[in-house]
Amino acid sequence: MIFLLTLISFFSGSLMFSYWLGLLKKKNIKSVGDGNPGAANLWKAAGYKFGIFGVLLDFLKGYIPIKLILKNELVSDVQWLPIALAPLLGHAFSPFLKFHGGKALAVSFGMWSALTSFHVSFAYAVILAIMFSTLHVIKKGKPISSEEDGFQATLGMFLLSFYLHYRDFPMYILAIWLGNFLLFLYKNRTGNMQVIKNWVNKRNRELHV
Ligand SMILES: O=P(O)(O)OC[C@H](O)CO
Repeated sequence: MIFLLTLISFFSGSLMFSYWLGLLKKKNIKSVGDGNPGAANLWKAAGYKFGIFGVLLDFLKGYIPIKLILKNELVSDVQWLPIALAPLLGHAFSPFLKFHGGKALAVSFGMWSALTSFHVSFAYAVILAIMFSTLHVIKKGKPISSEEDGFQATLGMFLLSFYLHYRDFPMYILAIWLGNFLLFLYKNRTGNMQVIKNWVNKRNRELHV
């Protein structure tokens, strides 16, 4: 039963809606921006209407399977670990894209929204909004790169752990968080290293002026 539900959730996550919506507009979003087959590049390639639709569908493919399983009380506590992470892994390693999927931000929001009735996804959104505004001020309005976006998503996910701990979320939720965090670390590894390298170089230049 757990295996079947994990498989269904994985399949749902593996549906690459943003990528397919791009193809509808004759755009390959894997060759746009940072090449991530997610809604941000769909937005860039096909405009805001397609972008919003992409965000919504990528959100729902995480939300719907988890909500249905939760509603029907099919699993409990620790059994949630593989099932909740499955849509994220489906998006990140989609068989429809030869296992080269996306960064799994939108689908993570969907999964957390269903699993915790929007509680955790709202907290994560607040953390990201604070980080985004802070970075905007630091960069004095200059555009934020996709590497910085990915770095914020990873750091924001890390900071979310303090909130989960503070609000006494159960162990299985912390385990799901850990899986989500490790996935973000992996999927953003190149961009994160680039952001850290740029920051260290900038600090060195400032120290030697
Ligand atoms: O993480 P993805 O693949 O859902 O894509 C996320 C959006 O493009 C926003 O960065």
